Amino acid sequence: MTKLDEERPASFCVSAPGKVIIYGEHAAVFGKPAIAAALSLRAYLQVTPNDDPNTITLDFPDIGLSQSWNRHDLPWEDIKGYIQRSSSDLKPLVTPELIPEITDLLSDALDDIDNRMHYVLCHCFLYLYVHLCSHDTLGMHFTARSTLPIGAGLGSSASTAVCLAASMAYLGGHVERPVTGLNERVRSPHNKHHAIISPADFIDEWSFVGEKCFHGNPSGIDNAVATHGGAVMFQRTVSSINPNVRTNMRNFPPIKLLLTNTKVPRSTAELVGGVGKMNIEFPQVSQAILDAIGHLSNEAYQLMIRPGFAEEELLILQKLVNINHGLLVSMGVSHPTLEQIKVITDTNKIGATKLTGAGGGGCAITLIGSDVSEEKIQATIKQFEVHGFETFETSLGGKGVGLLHESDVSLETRDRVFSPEVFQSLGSRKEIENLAGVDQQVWKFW
Ligand SMILES: Nc1ncnc2c1ncn2[C@@H]1O[C@H](COP(=O)(O)OP(=O)(O)OP(=O)(O)O)[C@@H](O)[C@H]1O
Ligand SMILES: C[C@@](O)(CCO)CC(=O)[O-]
Ligand SMILES: [Mg+2]
Repeated sequence: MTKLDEERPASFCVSAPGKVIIYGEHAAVFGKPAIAAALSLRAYLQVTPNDDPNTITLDFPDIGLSQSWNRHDLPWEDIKGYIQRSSSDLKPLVTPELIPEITDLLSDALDDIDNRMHYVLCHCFLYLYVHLCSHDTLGMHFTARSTLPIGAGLGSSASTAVCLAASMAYLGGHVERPVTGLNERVRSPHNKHHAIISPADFIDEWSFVGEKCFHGNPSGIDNAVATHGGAVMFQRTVSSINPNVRTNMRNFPPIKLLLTNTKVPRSTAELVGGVGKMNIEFPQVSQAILDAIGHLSNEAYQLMIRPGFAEEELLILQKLVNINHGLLVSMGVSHPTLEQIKVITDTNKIGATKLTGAGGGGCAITLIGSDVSEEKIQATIKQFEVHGFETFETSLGGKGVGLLHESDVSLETRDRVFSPEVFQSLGSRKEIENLAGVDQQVWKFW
């Protein structure tokens, strides 16, 4: 082995799922409970060494972004004084708000970016990079692909933030490689009373910082699901002292969901901002709506965990879906196309529909009735297609953040799996899943 080979950092890929919020979006931002589950649609981030170890390269073809920096041009010295570190292990500490001085110091590196979406992504990348990596981290090539629709309510920002946080936490030496395979149970469950944070919680915390870069005031539910996977009842703690409450729902009931994308673009930041304004304009009205959503999430949770979940529970869950959508409409976050989906599913009597995620366009979910025939569902999907809507087939409750290390991939396929060019050129969702997934069994999960 030559000296160069020894110094060459290993290639790896990280991946995190999107999510579907079943009850409680928007109210989650104000500390009300919400229920969400991980999707099988995921974001993938390939990280490979650059030929020039001084260059950090980003390729995010889904949004048409190619960007690079010389690592020595980042303002490491000036930023150093603003980064807070744990006194015990010197790991960087998340702060309740983004540090404006750091954002300001990064502005030179972002100067030549005039596309808003590119700017937000690059700011998020650099903000995490200067905290989690260092001046000595060799320049890597970060290439991202997602099988999720972007900006459609399925948590594309959070799964991207989790991939960024996980890759940098690993590069920066803050977390070890995961060891748990796809079908294995976590070997050493983290002791909650132990002072040291688990790798998954470390990634969760830093991806929350990434979500803040994307949309200012996130609740943390999207990145929590993208990190930990499965299905959760989540409640943000509005005081900064207590941690958020995240209750895993291991026996998530076998509900059948139709996920339909209106393809109307919208921004979570703007929609969350709109609800914030309503809260200031009509505080009592707004509080009553948010409380009502919190109550219905609690009711739904009790039904979902009831042993012997059956028809009776499903019918109540459908009623709660309808109430939840009505309350979201009253908060001004629906869209005529989401109402069209609702009219079609109601007319065809296939189930109860609500918007999911931030709304304003994006996706709706339909909780399908147990007696609805497959023909009826297919006829409804055809009707959606006439309106230009797209329906996704996906399963709920998948794995959270995972890592595929080059040493886990056979030598014959390694060059292909870890080639940025090949990764960027992949066409279909299946191609992305198969190449990045290789054999799914090879991935390890934190
Ligand atoms: N594959 C990707 N490549 C680059 N940027 C991405 C990717 N996926 C998401 N993003 C970033 O996330 C932003 C969309 O986030 P936004 O929060 O508005 O929608 P969402 O996360 O898809 O929906 P919701 O927040 O309602 O679940 C994009 O504008 C982009 O900045
Ligand atoms: C609208 C919102 O509640 C969900 C977005 O997926 C925002 C958040 O909780 O961060
Ligand atoms: Mg988002």
